[in-house]
Amino acid sequence: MFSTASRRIVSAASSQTIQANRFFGSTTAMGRKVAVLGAAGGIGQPLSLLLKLSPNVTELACYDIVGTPGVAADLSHIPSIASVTGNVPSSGTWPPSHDTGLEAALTGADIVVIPAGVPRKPGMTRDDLFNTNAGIVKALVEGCAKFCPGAILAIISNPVNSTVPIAAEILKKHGVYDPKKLCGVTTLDVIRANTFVGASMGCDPNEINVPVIGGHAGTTILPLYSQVPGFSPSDEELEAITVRTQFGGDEVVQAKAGAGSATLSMAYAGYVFTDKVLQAMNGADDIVQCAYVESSITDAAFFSSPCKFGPDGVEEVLGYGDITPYEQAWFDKMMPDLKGQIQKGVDYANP
Ligand SMILES: NC(=O)c1ccc[n+]([C@@H]2O[C@H](COP(=O)([O-])OP(=O)(O)OC[C@H]3O[C@@H](n4cnc5c(N)ncnc54)[C@H](O)[C@@H]3O)[C@@H](O)[C@H]2O)c1
Ligand SMILES: O=C(O)C[C@H](O)C(=O)O
Repeated sequence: MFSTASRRIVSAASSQTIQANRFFGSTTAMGRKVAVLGAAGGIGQPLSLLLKLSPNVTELACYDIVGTPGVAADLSHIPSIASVTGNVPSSGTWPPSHDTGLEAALTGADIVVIPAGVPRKPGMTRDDLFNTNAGIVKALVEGCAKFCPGAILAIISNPVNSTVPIAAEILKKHGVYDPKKLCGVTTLDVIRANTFVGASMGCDPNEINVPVIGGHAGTTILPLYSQVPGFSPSDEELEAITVRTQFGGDEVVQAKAGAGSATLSMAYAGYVFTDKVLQAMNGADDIVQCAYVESSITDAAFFSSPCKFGPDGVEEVLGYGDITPYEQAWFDKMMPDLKGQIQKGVDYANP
């Protein structure tokens, strides 16, 4: 009796898992652990849901200062191959270098995705989050340096232009910095750009891939619409779609009217980014996506551009090709701001 019932449950679960896999892609799972830090938050919960459904994740560790036991219990009832754990700081441990909850979440992780931190309210810039989020990212990356020094880190916490340089400096201090394994997630800018072009051209946005270069804040976001085959906007339309891409985050912040910033689209973007990194780790040799990484293709130390991913993370930082005089004007405007925001992160980590 018992074994028959078990078999029925397993078989029902398998068929639902296969359906989920059809929807989300079909790379074979190879024993990959992903940790989400900030997993009980607005981004963290839907991101954890999507990662739970990924056929490329076999272990999902949800860590937050509150709430993750509930998030993990809830996710654990979804029939997919990933096991789930909910982790909170062990009592009285802050900063987290002695946090056994963080240690459990991070030990053995292949990828750590970090959406921990406060979001914007209307009227704020991402840089206004610096004072709170810099400390959160610093402490969590110290935990990564100690508990999973070989993992790929995907930083979502804003201001990304500064939090990624902070993370690099912290990893350097611990002697474990590998530029191939540290990325700021700018995928939301790419999916916004693809969505806006798809709507303008009347085609499937999933067929579009707009390179978005620079950073992730206002005018440091530079979508290269000239590189989209068949897209020929008027000057007015180009200006409108460029500015809308740069300030897409503000559009959501204003619509949420004090209740935070983009969470659902960011969760999707974070899932797309992470799953592509996993596919490359598992041997896919055609994974190219934009990421904000240490870079020598401009005179900014960190820059988002198309990157080729491989088994160890960023295999090659690719160039961004020819840009038009219109795009060059935005580029020239962006660089002083981007470099200043990078330096702010470096200075924070080296007081
Ligand atoms: N890179 C991007 O494109 C992008 C897009 C959207 C939002 N963001 C940023 O992501 C961050 C999170 O946004 P949100 O809407 O999910 O916020 P949120 O407030 O809903 O969730 C943040 C979570 O982080 C947790 N947290 C705080 N300190 C922590 C710590 N030390 N360790 C672990 N967890 C901790 C909180 O408990 C909370 O659950 C913000 O900084 C936001 O600006 C970035
Ligand atoms: O706008 C924000 O503050 C959140 C995020 O960076 C976004 O682009 O939506």
